Amino acid sequence: MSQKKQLRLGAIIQGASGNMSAWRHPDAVSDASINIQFCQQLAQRAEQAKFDFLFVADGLYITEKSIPHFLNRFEPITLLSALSLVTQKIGLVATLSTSYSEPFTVARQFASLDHLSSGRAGWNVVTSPLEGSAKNFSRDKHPEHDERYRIASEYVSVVKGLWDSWEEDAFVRNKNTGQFFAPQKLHTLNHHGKYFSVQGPLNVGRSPQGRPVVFQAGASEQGKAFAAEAADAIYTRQETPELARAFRLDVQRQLVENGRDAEDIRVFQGISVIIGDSPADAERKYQETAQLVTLESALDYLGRYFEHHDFAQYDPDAPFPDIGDLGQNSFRSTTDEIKRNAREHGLTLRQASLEAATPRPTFSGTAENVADGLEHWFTSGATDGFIVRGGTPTAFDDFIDSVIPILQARGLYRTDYEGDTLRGNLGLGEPENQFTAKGVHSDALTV
Ligand SMILES: Cc1cc2nc3c(=O)[nH]c(=O)nc-3n(C[C@H](O)[C@H](O)[C@H](O)COP(=O)(O)O)c2cc1C
Repeated sequence: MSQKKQLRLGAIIQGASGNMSAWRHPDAVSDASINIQFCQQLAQRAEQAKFDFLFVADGLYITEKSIPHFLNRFEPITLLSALSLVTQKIGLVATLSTSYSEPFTVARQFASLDHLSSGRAGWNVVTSPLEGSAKNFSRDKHPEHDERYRIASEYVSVVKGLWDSWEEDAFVRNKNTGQFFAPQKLHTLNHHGKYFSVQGPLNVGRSPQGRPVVFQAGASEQGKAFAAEAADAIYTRQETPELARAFRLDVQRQLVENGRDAEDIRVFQGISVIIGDSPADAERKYQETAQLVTLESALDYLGRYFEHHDFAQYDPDAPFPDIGDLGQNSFRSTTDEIKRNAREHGLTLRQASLEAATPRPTFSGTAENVADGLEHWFTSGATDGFIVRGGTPTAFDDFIDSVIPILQARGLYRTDYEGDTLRGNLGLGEPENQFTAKGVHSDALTV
């Protein structure tokens, strides 16, 4: 009997979970974003529940108005390196920006994480939306939105080239002959492009997955095109299953245009969940967490998407203000959506800011209701899986305890890991080394 196609799950590690003020909730661990015991417990619970991966988002610029979680948090690779030692099977996906880093360092970091974790590393490639990031990296100017994607495209191809520096069995370490590596299995990239010049080779051997899994987060047309060219997985957010399905089909179409297979990519919808004994109980939990957010903090939250624009200067009960193109060079897909939603629904600034800062969970109600929703999105082809965030500080635990068993009983979710690597569990093939694929052999490094 053939097995039913199964959905895949990632777990976000993001502070106390819930909204920006959820750290104030009586059940919240208020220092969760810098508390390694908290992160370890979450990671181990997610692994017991057979999640495909942990996912850590990131940002490179804060002001005193940034949300509390952003003010004091672990750097993703450092956190996941620590968690690699207290978990065995779950994937470890770290966000790292191509606008403010160097390909050689990043190739090294992810190859190292892949070795440390025996093949569980993933890189969520982002281009950094916030203009202020430039000020933290000795730059005069934040690269413009479309250019950031051009940089990202060259950047990721360089990283992949570096990951192919050594063939899998290059290090022979023969004590008798004194031969440490096989010279014909070493490949030097010699990249000279528009944005980067990188000679290589990388000083880390081929990692267990061949190449760590490349995720992409960014939903604009440029973001999608970049994903179709370079990514193994996408982290995105769409409002409805219809929009999500159209998004996924569009990405798959572009994959095929690029000579890839439509099945070469996994699309994940970022969702939040709240589970109650009844829909009314779930609503009560939502309200309890939502009322922790003040109008002032909601306006700051909204402002961050629009280059830290000061929304407190407007009448909160007037219609959402006309702010022109603000946001186009930062979180473009998100700011377009906020503006469209405010316009179409005639929202006041107060309504728009609270809606952004206290978003209703994508799925809420009883565990059965939530499982039904996930099943509908999955079986209608809207998504390959979900990256789950608790809509309250305890909602992630509720999800594991009550929703996962339903999905398993319906045959929609695994009861054990199929493979040992993140690629294996996501059903992604192991990439061929580009040098061996081309039959290229280079000389040994002499220094
Ligand atoms: C679902 C989603 C998650 C994102 N996560 C991050 C993140 O963790 N860190 C970051 O710097 N940017 C993040 N971004 C921003 C993008 O990488 C990108 O810089 C910005 O959104 C502009 O790209 P877009 O217009 O293609 O969405 C995210 C974007 C989306 C849509």
